[in-house]
Amino acid sequence: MAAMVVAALRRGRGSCSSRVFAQSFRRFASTLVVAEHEGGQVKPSSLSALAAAEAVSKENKVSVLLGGSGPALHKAAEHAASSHPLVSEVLVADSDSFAHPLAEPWADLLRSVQQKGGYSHVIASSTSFGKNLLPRAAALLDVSPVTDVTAITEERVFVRPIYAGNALCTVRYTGVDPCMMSIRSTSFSPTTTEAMSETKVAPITQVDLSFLSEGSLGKSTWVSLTSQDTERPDLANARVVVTGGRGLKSAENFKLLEQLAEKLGAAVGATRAAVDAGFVPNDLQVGQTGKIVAPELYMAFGVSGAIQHLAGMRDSKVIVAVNKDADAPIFQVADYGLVADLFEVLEELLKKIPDKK
Ligand SMILES: Cc1cc2nc3c(=O)[nH]c(=O)nc-3n(C[C@H](O)[C@H](O)[C@H](O)COP(=O)(O)OP(=O)(O)OC[C@H]3O[C@@H](n4cnc5c(N)ncnc54)[C@H](O)[C@@H]3O)c2cc1C
Repeated sequence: MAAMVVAALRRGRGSCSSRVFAQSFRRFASTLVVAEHEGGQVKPSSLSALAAAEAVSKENKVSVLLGGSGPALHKAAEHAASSHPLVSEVLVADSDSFAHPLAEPWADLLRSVQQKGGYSHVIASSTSFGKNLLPRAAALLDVSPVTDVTAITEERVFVRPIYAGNALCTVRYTGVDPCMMSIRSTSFSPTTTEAMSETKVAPITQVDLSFLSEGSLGKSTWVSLTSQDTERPDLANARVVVTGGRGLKSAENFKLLEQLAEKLGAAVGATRAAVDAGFVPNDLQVGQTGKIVAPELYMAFGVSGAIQHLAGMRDSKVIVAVNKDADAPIFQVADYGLVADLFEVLEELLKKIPDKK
């Protein structure tokens, strides 16, 4: 992969000398991790953001920000308090205003917490929520965020993909604090529970919400959440993903992939062409404008391998592709390729793979 060095993002306000002065007196990094939670647990993508905070500095003082309301929030706060050895405090914003991932109130919250805490770094995961929140909060704080970070080489030097993942760019952040970034969770492995010391539990503090006003809610309102009632793993974190492309030909045929996913304990993914054709909803889309995945096994059926699709799955550990066109670009990234009719292959796989117990 080509590597490029790109310096100078956005110069902060104030003179260069005052910036150098301020930074030379900051001995340790202090990071605010904006965490998401579900069912009383910090989401795996946010645990990856904690791993990224460790990559910023082993001596990083990490605060975790959680928002929402009710018992699930407090359970998640307890989980966060013992989720990583570097976590020094958990900040809880207990209000219905943060119960849903609406960027407006969350950006206000982030600004307020940053202004009080003076963190050197703010990290969120590149989820739909993180991608929505970070630029808005960065604008309020008058800094430029660095997005989709895949590696951290120094406290302010990051690697991120460009040109739909075809090149990696090394970026030095030269702006004022905070250095805000979104990270690709597939690039930072969360700390395992075994690696955690049992005694380390960070204190939990309530955030002062006096900054909240009617204006904080902005123009957006929460309507509803539609989610599929399925036992299958979340696409972004699944160990195995089976993806279908336009070659599946219909929503009905996608059910074959769902049966395979059921047997393998896998998540189902799709190309944009399959989503646009109405075969599956768009939250299954993998790629540049969909989800970024890096499972241990990625199986692609009837997927041509367009550059925008590869951008979302090329980091998978093992890639298997089935396509009837031997020249399909997907075979250039596949570890195992089968030139065959996908329907014949699926039928055989469904027959031979036993049901999951
Ligand atoms: C700005 C932008 C962003 C985009 N973002 C994304 C994105 O996030 N994700 C994404 O996926 N795409 C994205 N796209 C679209 C992308 O360019 C491709 O159009 C899309 O990925 C193609 O999907 P496909 O492989 O399913 O369809 P096709 O390219 O039509 O390929 C279908 C494949 O199925 C094979 N096939 C057909 N029948 C069979 C059969 N019976 N057995 C075996 N093989 C069969 C064919 O040989 C063919 O290779 C984006 C495009 C743009 C411009």
